[in-house]
Amino acid sequence: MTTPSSTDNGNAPMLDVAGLQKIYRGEGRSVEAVRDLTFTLGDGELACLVGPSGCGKTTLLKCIAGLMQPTSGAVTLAGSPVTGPPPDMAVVFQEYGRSLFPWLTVRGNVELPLKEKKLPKDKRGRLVGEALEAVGLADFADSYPWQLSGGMQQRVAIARAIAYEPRVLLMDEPFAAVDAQTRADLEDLIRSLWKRFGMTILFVTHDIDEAVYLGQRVLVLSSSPTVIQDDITVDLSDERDQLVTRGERRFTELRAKVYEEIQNAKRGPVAASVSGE
Ligand SMILES: Nc1ncnc2c1ncn2[C@@H]1O[C@H](COP(=O)(O)OP(=O)(O)OP(=O)(O)O)[C@@H](O)[C@H]1O
Repeated sequence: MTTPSSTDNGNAPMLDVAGLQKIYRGEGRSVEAVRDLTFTLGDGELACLVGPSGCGKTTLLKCIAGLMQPTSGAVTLAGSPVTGPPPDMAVVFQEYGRSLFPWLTVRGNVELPLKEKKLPKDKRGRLVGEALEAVGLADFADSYPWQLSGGMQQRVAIARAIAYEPRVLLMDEPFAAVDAQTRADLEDLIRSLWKRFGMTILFVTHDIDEAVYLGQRVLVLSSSPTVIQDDITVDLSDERDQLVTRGERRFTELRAKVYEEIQNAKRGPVAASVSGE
């Protein structure tokens, strides 16, 4: 699959984050979580975002998803400014347990955003069927989320995002709460869905190995107030395999480079910018 970036095809990027800043203001106190953060993602790119704990990953993702207003700067999706949750974007969160409705079946959960999008019934049925088949849950459409394992529930959340046919998929540490084997399976699922549907993916993770295994690029964030510390191209083969890829010398080199950058980020100029007002 070819995944041209904005820089090499000359077109407008799919996602453009320009000079983003977010300051949380409270009583007599303000916290600058994100500072002058800029990057772009080309159409169909899969990039991972890593950074030290508490550096501002979730804040950044919420601003990109239109769930939070930045203090300054702009987010643009396919040329249109993001001022609220855009119709072309879907988000998968870590807490699958809380993001699924227990009183709805698997089918009902996946279909709900499509009803909100006011799609006709036959189209909804087709999209739900395809998405459940793509994540291997076609036989569980009539089950309830609480009847499924954690990994299966997260696959329902992924199916719901895919059925929505997003151009951009944001994922906020989606596999942090599942066991290692399930996590590996879900990583391969994401890569296969990305190849099949060609959406642009921004995947936030704490896990350096996961970032290198999944991404075409790894964006390393500095400590809070966060900026892009480094943008590392993952020059591994497009065909990834949990055993073969992770055993390659280049994989180890890239992992070491990302690790080193995160250590540098932790030693950054400020741990957190907190000021009295
Ligand atoms: N609602 C809020 N009000 C004030 N400060 C906040 C708020 N939410 C986050 N912060 C601060 O902003 C900074 C970034 O937080 P954020 O949750 O975005 O980081 P993170 O990288 O997602 O964290 P983690 O690694 O724990 O997932 C932190 O200093 C945090 O304390």
